[in-house]
Amino acid sequence: MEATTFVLFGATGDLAKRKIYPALYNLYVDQKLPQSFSVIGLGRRELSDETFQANVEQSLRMFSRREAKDPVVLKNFVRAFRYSVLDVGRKEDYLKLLKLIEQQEAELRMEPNRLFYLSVGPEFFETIAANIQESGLGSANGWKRLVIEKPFGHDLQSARDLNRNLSKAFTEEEIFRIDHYLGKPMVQKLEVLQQSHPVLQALWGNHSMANVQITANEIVGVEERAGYYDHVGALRDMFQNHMLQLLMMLTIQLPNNSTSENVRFNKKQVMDSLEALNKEDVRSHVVRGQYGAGTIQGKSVVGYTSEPNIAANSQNDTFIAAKLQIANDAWRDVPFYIRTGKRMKDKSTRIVIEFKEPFVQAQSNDEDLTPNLIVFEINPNEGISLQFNTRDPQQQREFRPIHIDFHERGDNVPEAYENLIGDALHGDSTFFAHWDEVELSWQWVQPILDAYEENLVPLHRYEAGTYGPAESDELLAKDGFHWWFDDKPEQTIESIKGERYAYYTNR
Ligand SMILES: NC(=O)C1=CN([C@@H]2O[C@H](COP(=O)(O)OP(=O)(O)OC[C@H]3O[C@@H](n4cnc5c(N)ncnc54)[C@H](OP(=O)(O)O)[C@@H]3O)[C@@H](O)[C@H]2O)C=CC1
Ligand SMILES: O=C1O[C@H](COP(=O)(O)O)[C@@H](O)[C@H](O)[C@H]1O
Repeated sequence: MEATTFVLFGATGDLAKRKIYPALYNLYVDQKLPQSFSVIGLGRRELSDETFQANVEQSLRMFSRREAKDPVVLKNFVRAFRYSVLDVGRKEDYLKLLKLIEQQEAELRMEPNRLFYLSVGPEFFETIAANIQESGLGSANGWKRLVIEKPFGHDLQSARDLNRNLSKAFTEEEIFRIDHYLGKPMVQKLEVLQQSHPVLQALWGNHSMANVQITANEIVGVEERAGYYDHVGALRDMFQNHMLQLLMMLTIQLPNNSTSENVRFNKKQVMDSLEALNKEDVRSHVVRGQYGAGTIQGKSVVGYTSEPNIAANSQNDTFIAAKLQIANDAWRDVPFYIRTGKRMKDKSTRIVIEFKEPFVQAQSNDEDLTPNLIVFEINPNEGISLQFNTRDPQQQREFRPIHIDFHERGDNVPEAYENLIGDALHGDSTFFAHWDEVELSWQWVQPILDAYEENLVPLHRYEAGTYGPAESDELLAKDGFHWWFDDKPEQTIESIKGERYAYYTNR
């Protein structure tokens, strides 16, 4: 891998400590970092290199999935870390940074390849990009890349403005927009599975699927993020980015050995085919919710408007469920139900595909017959389960479900940030959010934002510790479906009556 200087804006922040340093450390231990690699951390706080290195070590002890105990390994790792004070608006700080980088590159005989990682608030993105450009930080003889955290805009117009301004300093190929759901191992497998698995290939699409359900339930509430979350809500925080990315990754149709370009092109096609909503249609396709007080896993929790720093009359959404349709040959007539919410009964991110009833089942008298399903478990556990009905060998006419589970052994799975940072270092943008799809996502979401703003969609209160408002169930019931694995929390795919086959892979 090419020599790289990793320039981290926001090096003293929460994301750096919890995700970025552990990811870099795990890549280092797995020998996936370039041979010549240096990190320059930036922030307003005055820190010596030694204190910065000690802070990095501390964050590894707290947050790395690998034990960070071996003092020799740790020392070798943090040796690559330097710190420089930089206030994003102070131009002289960028010149000082340029000097430090050039000095490091000369000392280590590194090519001037620079990756700028913006782990700072979105209000700084444009200023930093412009200052990188003006100071000459990005005009060396090597490559430059910009890794940018969410949120990418607040609505369609602000996203377009942000993109236009970033484009003055970086080309689209140089911009890596992080959506950490795209780094999750199971999400990355969706692409490969479709291309390489003949059974899945044969089943993929509207000829056999009855509906698709994409869920991201969270137990946590607003946490300490009131200032951010109360202006954003579930629609902007989760739906516009993570949930629509899951939809795209599931429904793209790729040629064998697809490239990053194929992925980008096909995701755009999916978004282009998504049936647009008018502001007036939103009410019949979208359920907006906000959590009230309740009990989760035996603990009482307060309602959203009683959370610290949330206004008592806040109308912010903490839950959304929506029905979407893709008007192309592969997916026409398959409803996609997507939901995400805070303070739900359990933490579960999963995709459930429910198949149409085959003829043989329609003839069966067994009322307990369960539909055939494929379940992609994304979080907290990862795995794929197939539930297929088969004849019971002892009771000739009866059907019963069998389950086939493929589970990854949990201890050695890379985290989303490891995958994504590794890809950015390689210059591979397959699992990043490209501008076309970001713009089309905002375009699709904009009528919902408008309808919320004009109060055209009721805000349903739901009790914390449930699966959201009853209206979310009605959204599916209207079409004759129900959310899988709700109501009967004990009814996971593992516990439904039937034989079960489990395969574990260590790939
Ligand atoms: N934390 C998380 O889990 C997630 C965060 N994100 C996104 O990542 C980004 C960073 O979040 P997070 O780490 O939580 O934020 P924090 O508030 O914890 O950290 C912000 C960082 O920005 C630096 N900073 C603030 N103002 C300036 C300034 N004027 N000049 C230079 N540096 C400045 C701070 O350093 P100092 O105070 O030393 O100046 C600090 O290092 C945000 O865009 C957030 O939305 C995205 C997903 C998850
Ligand atoms: O981006 C975000 O994601 C988290 C949920 O991520 P997960 O990996 O735990 O599913 C969410 O809590 C947060 O509000 C949002 O900003």
